[in-house]
Amino acid sequence: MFSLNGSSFLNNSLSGVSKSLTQSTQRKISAPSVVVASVSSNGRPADRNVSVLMENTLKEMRENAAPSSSSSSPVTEKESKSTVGGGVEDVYGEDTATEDQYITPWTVTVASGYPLLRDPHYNKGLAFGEKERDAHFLRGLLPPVVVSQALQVKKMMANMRQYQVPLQRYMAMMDLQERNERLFYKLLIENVEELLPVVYTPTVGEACQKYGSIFRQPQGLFISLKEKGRILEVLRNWPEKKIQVIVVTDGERILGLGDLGCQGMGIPVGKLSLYSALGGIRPSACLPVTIDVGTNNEQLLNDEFYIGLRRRRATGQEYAELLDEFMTAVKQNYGEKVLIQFEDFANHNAFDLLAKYGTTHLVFNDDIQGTASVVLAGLITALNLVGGTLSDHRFLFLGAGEAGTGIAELIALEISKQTNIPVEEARKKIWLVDSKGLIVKSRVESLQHFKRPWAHEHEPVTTLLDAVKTIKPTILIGSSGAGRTFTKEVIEAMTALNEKPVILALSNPTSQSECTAEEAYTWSEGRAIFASGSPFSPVEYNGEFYASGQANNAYIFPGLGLGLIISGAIRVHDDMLLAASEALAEQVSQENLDKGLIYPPFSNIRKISAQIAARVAAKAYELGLATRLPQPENLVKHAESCMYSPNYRNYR
Ligand SMILES: O=C([O-])CC(=O)C(=O)O
Ligand SMILES: [Mg+2]
Repeated sequence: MFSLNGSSFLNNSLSGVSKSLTQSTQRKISAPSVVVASVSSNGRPADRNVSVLMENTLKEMRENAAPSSSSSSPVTEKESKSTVGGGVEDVYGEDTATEDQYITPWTVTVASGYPLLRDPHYNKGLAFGEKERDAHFLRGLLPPVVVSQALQVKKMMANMRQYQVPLQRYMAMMDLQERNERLFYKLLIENVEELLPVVYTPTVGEACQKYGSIFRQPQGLFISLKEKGRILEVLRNWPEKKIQVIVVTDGERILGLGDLGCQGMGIPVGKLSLYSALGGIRPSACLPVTIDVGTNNEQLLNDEFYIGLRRRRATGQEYAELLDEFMTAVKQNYGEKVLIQFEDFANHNAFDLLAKYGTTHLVFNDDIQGTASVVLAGLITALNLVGGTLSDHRFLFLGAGEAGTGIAELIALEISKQTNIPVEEARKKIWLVDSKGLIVKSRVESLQHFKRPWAHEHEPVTTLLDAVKTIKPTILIGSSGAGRTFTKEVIEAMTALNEKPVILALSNPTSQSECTAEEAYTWSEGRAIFASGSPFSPVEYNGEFYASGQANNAYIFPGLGLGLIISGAIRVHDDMLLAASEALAEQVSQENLDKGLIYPPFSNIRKISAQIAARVAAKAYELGLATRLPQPENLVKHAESCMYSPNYRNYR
């Protein structure tokens, strides 16, 4: 809650207000704060506007108390509006205003009492202690019992498990986040394996598809073409000023679900809650952004509940100008060191945006680079099970978009480093199949630029199955966004070629996974080393249980972000992604490997994130890209000490 402790501004300009407040509430108020609801949705007004708005507010109070017929009318439609104001003893003048008059939606409150229960940053619900209830005017607003945060977690988890429908669980989690932020993060951190599929893939995919219907509160900034020329102003409307991480999408390629327009907002919101829960970035330092340039999704354009611009997507200059204004405004408002994560942009923009802003801003693309880093980590680990070095293997991808080419490039980079061969040579061990078949030299003219490095000499091959048979890969990676494309024949062919075929079905959510865990284990007769982007439960095959890992960038971006922030990095470098991969791979224990797992369990993720952060930060210092000097001696300890804790604080 915005608080102006003992300020003379408050005493001077608000004496009238506090007097009426004191009269109306019949209690002593020690530290009132002012909230002008038109400035802030959560009660934290932007300082710059407070005095102006308060002046206007006080003026309106006076005017509204004696409505004047001469005030100009905002009503233009021919609607029957009452011109009679209501409200007996309407101290604040909100009801005596007629429907024809403008008013500022304002409230006057104290930094305690009822509004405290309504402020998600500070609310503790039944966990407010006896002294706090006295000191903060909470008596009577809560039932007598005082409970611990642990008991609240237990109760919320029990409630959560009652819901059978995943989307209900998602909505219950969002409600909690809007009601009691610390409890939300406590729940998520302590039950990460159970709740990740709720706030993240796969459920977040369905939430985005239905976002128009379930939208309740803004959880991030919507920047549409309507805001062109005013993006800096829009950024300043966000209540938090010290932003460290922005996740931004334009909604064109949400997971493997395609164009969901403005409703893609669920993705930045979900990613940033993972930044806090998994990577320990303060929630108030995180800003989800959705850029709305329209949608080409006909179903959404015809959906009466759609929340975005009802127009087809802007492209070319119109698109580039809006993005450029956004990127410039972000740097201007938050400085050089704010991290911007591009998320779920379509291929045709993703690569260009990364190339354009990679040299001027602290940016990375999660789908290209985050996914690459997590997959490389899984492959480094898988070598313990299948033998050989990276360069001994042959890689085949289904899908040659952001994830496919991003992973391929990072593998090539690592092979090149390990073997001292040029990266161009290393690329030859890697083959990609797109919707038109194997990417080969003869297709080079018609290929998008990001696919060209992968066009090797070969006869044309049109199907994945034929590609498997001719390329004879040891590792098969699905990054196509197209579900059930690793057919029985494909997996059987991989199994015929390899003692232990490595099969990664990366596409999200579960409906778009190239195959299920059950299919992978059954069709490979239990021999596959399998991981997937969205989680699968353990599978029983021939009386044995097979647990699979989750090859999802959620292992990487929270730790990567933390490492960039604690070092004050100003650019993201590929070597940081390699460092993150190595750090993650090192966290896989022999016990995990014995179970066929190529990723560590998510239950240890905060420790893992600290390791990744330390390695990334060390790389930033080594490359001269860090600005927080001197370099801390023990970076792991330092990373851990910087992490947000969701435990309640005591209020004086
Ligand atoms: O969000 C996820 O689960 C992973 C990801 O970036 C994507 O699929 O686009
Ligand atoms: Mg993504």
